[in-house]
Amino acid sequence: MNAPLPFDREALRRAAGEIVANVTELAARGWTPATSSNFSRRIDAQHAAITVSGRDKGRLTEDDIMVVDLEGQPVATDRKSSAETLLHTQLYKRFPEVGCILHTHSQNQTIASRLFAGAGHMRLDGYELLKAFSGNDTHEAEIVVPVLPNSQDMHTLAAQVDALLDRRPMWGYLIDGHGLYAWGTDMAEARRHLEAFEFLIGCELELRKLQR
Ligand SMILES: CSCCC(=O)C(=O)COP(=O)(O)O
Ligand SMILES: [Zn+2]
Repeated sequence: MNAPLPFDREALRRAAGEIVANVTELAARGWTPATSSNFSRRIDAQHAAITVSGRDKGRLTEDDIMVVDLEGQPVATDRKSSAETLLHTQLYKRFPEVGCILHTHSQNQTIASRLFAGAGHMRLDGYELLKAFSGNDTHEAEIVVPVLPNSQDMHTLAAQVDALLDRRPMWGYLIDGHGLYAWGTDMAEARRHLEAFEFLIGCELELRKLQR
């Protein structure tokens, strides 16, 4: 008889279904080119459901979702989770309230990460859509989006994210030449944050073109 799983199968099934349904929509917007991007959903205090590494996100199925513990180790499978798993699990470990993490590679995100890499951040201020970010209720606010140098060493990237989080609360960050991480307490909030980042980053890029 197989040993019982250390997580609830029904919770995994629900999380996998939610990830596939939402990622299919995000892929249809062109935000997950060439097998890029990865997505996860907390399933309990010690486990998260996350996309398997290397999958085409426009053709994702529930079989492409696996479970990792919060140290980033696969659970009850020998499949390889996202290469960026540690960037997900570090947030689940640090913030018990975080329930969903979305990482995309849209063209806006990638271009802005290059443009603002030197400054180390980009500023979003004066927009009504800033109210899409939880905890903000006015356009008279400023959201600073950090831009981290890219690295293939996830421990290095995770340490830099932790240092940023020690300084200020945030709902997302950019990685230079790479893409955006956004998160929330659940899929709806994470998607709202992701869409607000994407739209406002696009506004800033367009404004720069018009101001030339
Ligand atoms: C082809 S994109 C390079 C990897 C990457 O940045 C990404 O977001 C997808 O990696 P994963 O291991 O999650 O497939
Ligand atoms: Zn990536």
